[in-house]
This record gives sequence, C-alpha cells and structure tokens, in this order.
Amino acid sequence: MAAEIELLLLLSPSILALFLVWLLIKRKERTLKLPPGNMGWPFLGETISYLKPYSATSVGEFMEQHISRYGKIYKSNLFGEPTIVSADAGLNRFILQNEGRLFECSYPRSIGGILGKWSMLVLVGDMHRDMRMISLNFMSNVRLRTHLLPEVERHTLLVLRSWKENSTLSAQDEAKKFTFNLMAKHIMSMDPGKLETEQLKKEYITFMKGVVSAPLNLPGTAYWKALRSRSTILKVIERKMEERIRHMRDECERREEDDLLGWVLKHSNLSTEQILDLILSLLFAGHETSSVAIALAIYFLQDCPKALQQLREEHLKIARAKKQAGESQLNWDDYKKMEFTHCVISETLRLGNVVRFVHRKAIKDVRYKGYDIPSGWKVLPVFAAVHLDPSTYDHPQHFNPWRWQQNISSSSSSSNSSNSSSVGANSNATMSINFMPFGGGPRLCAGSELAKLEMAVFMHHLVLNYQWELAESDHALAYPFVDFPKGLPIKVHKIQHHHTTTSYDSNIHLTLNSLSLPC
Ligand code: HEM
Repeated sequence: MAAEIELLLLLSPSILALFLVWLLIKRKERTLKLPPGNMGWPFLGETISYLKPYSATSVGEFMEQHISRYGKIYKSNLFGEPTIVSADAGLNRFILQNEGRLFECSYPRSIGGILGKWSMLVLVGDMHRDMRMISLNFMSNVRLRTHLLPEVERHTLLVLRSWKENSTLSAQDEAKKFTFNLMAKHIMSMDPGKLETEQLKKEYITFMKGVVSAPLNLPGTAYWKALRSRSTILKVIERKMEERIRHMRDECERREEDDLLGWVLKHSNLSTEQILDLILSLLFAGHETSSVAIALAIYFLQDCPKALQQLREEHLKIARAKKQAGESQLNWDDYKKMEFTHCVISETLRLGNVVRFVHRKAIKDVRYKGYDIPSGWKVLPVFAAVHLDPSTYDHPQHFNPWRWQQNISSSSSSSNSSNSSSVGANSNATMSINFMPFGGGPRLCAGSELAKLEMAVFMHHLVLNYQWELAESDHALAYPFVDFPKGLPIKVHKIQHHHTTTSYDSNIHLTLNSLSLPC
C-alpha cells in the first residue's frame, strides 16, 4: 500500500502536467471556430466506421452521412488524431498547394515502418525534394518517349500473348503482372519469368497485404508478415545493388544498365539505406496503383459497349495507319492520337478513385472559409468526394468518358468530338480544376504520365486483340485502397486476325455498328 502511495506521489506532477496541457488545448479549442463534427470514442474516434469497406464508385456511407449532417468540411477523430476531413474542392487544392508552408505530408507511423523512413511518402522538406528530383528525372518526358514507351508495349504484349482463347483469368492479377514486370525491369533490370523476379513478386504480394492492413505488429498478423517480407525484399535489392557496384568497378564491364539503380549509384550521394527505401517505395507506388487503374478500366468498359466500341475504332485507325506505314511498334505520335482513350483514362480515374485521399497535417494555425484548422491537426483532403460530387460532375456515378471530350477539343484543335452532346452542364474548366487523381502541388504523383501511358498502351492492345466479359460478378471495393474481392475474373475471346505474327492488322473482324444507347 505504501509503495502504491509513493508511486502515486511520484507520478502526480506528471499527471497534473498532462491534465494542464489537456485543459489548455481544450480552452484554445473553445475559442476556435472548428468545423462541425463528431470526435467519436476516445482514441479510436470514428476510425472504424471511416474504414468500413464500400463500393469504390461511391463515397461510402460514412462520408455521405457526415457531409449531409455537417457539410463538406467536418472534424472527426481518425487514426488516433483530431482530424479535419475535407470533401471541399477548394480546400483540397488549398491544402495541396500550401505543402511545406501551412500543411505537411503526414502518413500514419505504420506506413513509415513498412515503406521505410526514407520513403518518399514519408519524407518532407529538402530530403523529399531531392528524392522527388531523382524520381522525376527517371520518368522524364524524354525517357517516356524513347525508353519507356517501347518497354511498356513489350510488357503489355508479354502478358496479353499469354492469354488462351476462351480462358478465364483474373484481370486484376494480369494487370499486376504487367505493372510489376515493367517496374522491376525499369528500376533494377530484372527480367520477367526469371526465378529472382518471380520470388520478388511473391514477396511483394505479402508486403502489399501488410501495407494496407491494420498496423498490428503481432506474430501472424498481415502487418507482421509484411515487415518480414520487407526485409527479404530489401535483401534482394541490396544484392542487386552490390552486384551492380561490382560490375561498375569492373573495367571489363562495358555495358551499363539503363535503370534507376544504375542512375542513383552513379549520379546521387544517397546512402545504401536511402537507395533501398527509394527503390522499395517506387516499386510499390509504381505497380499497385496503375494495375488497379487498368483493372477498373477493364471493368467499366465491359459495362459500357458504346465506349468500348469508340475506343476500338480509335485504336483500329491507329493500327491501320501503322500497317500502311509499315511500322510495327507504337510511337509517341500514335500515343498522342489516342484522344478518346485519354477520356476513358480520366473517367476511369474519376469514377474509380484509385487514391481516394491523402494524409496531411497543419503545421500552422490555418483559417479557411471561416473555420479554424489548428496547428498539429491531421487534415484529409478526400479527392473521391469531389470526383463524385454532382455539383461538379453530372450524374457522377455514371461512367461517361464523353464528359471529358470538350476538354480535349479546347486544348487541341484536332479533336472531332461527335459526342459533345453527352457532355453535361458542368463546365469543363470546373471539372478539370477539381480533378485530382494524382494529387497536386509539390507532391503531385511523380509517375502520373507513366501511369497514363501504361493504361493507354495496355488498352490499345487489349481492345485490338480481345473481347471480354465478366466470368463472375465482381465489383471494386474501397478498403479504402481499391480492390476487386474476386480479382475481377474475365473470360477472354481472341479477335480473329488474318496474320497472327503482327500486332497490327487491318483485317480485324469486328462489327462496329453505331450503338445509340449510352452505357
Ligand atoms: C493510376 C495510377 C496512379 C495513381 C492514381 C497515383 C496517385 C498518386 C497520388 C494521389 C500521389 C500523391 C500522394 C500524396 O500527395 O501524399 C502519388 C504520389 C506518388 N506517385 Fe503515384 N499514382 C499512380 C501511379 C504511379 C506510378 C506508375 C508511379 C511510378 C513509379 C508513381 C509514383 C509516385 C511517387 C514517387 C509519388 C510520391 C511523389 C512525391 O511525394 O513527391 N505513381 N501518386
């Protein structure tokens, strides 16, 4: 008993100090005009309801109820922290554009634990800028045109040519295979099909499950397994790195690999630990997102025959022109001709919302539209809520690639929009300015152009070579990461070509009747 009293006396100054800090915070909060909202349970807040899975083409019940109750800006307690949630397009832009000045990237600690403390998602300030420069340099426009486009096409064909007539396959897994192989080649010159590449792919699956799971580091949990996978993956990357350093030192080794690993070793002063985290997180950022986007496009298109038909017509035109010119590989001019394809890409990203929100924190007291956002509070700009807002996008639940067509005509005089009547009442400028599938400001996705290129090239060969239907009903869910629970099983039918040896054939037998029904 005496010991307990002694302990209490010992702790009481700290308890008192904590209580005083709490009182001061509460007093400050009372004088502030915080947005309306509900802070939920102590510590847990409203996190469980916020993370409850829902259809990826909706904002989910939590968001819907909170917006109708409190408006587009509300307070909550999420991920253990007081948070301002924003479904307001203006505030979202304001947050992203003021990165480093008023707000700062702030992902949950568990993300840093798994992606590494040098991961770009976690870094802020000068170190983030340096890592970002390396990534941007490596995905520059010049590299996209000269180096990446042929690689993207090669990896697309590798996957598509493995599909057997009338077979059923998981579109999501096939898309992952494509984006993983591409990234592994581009980053570390690892070839698809080789033992080490396949082993790395397998480890990555476990790793990914942990990135998106609850951060419970207990034996057997997905997070715990992912941390183990992280060290296995890092060992593989480190081995590749040591191999490369040996080759670079070896005077006889003339050939230098044109990949990210070679580039960072030669042109940067990064430490081994930094290089490992950079590569691990680029592999993650670069394959997970674009594969989901491709699966979503496959899903939306099978449900919208009119869009699929127009897409196929666009690609047939390109394929015929290439055949006439005696060319066999796609080039940048072909890519630029894919105007409707870009509408399909934008619409897929708008409706599917691969990255639904990002994590930020206020680093200063901020006032916005009469509300106070206290320094230290988490801020979540929810892009999905804006992309699915009927005041910005007409019939937002409807897959309508034509809504983007006027944007293209206004930025390029060569467009021959025949479906402009389908464009809704919302102004194109409003749609564009509020469209943020790749985030924005100083942290705008470094791979956005590569992602669009991957989607366009994959769709080009897909629609020219295959028809498909859902083998089983499946739909995308937001966990909040987007995933098809059954992997999106599709049954594929090869489109008959007269000459199977070439990718391009003007004799593709398709009925391209005009359908008058919208999808
Ligand atoms: C459809 C596919 C993709 C989507 C929807 C997407 C979305 C995003 C978003 C929203 C962010 C901002 C995160 C934040 O602000 O906190 C981001 C960042 C990033 N993305 Fe992507 N991404 C895609 C594909 C790619 C690809 C193919 C790469 C290539 C490696 C890539 C590399 C990155 C990197 C390095 C960052 C961090 C940028 C920085 O912090 O400066 N992404 N991405």
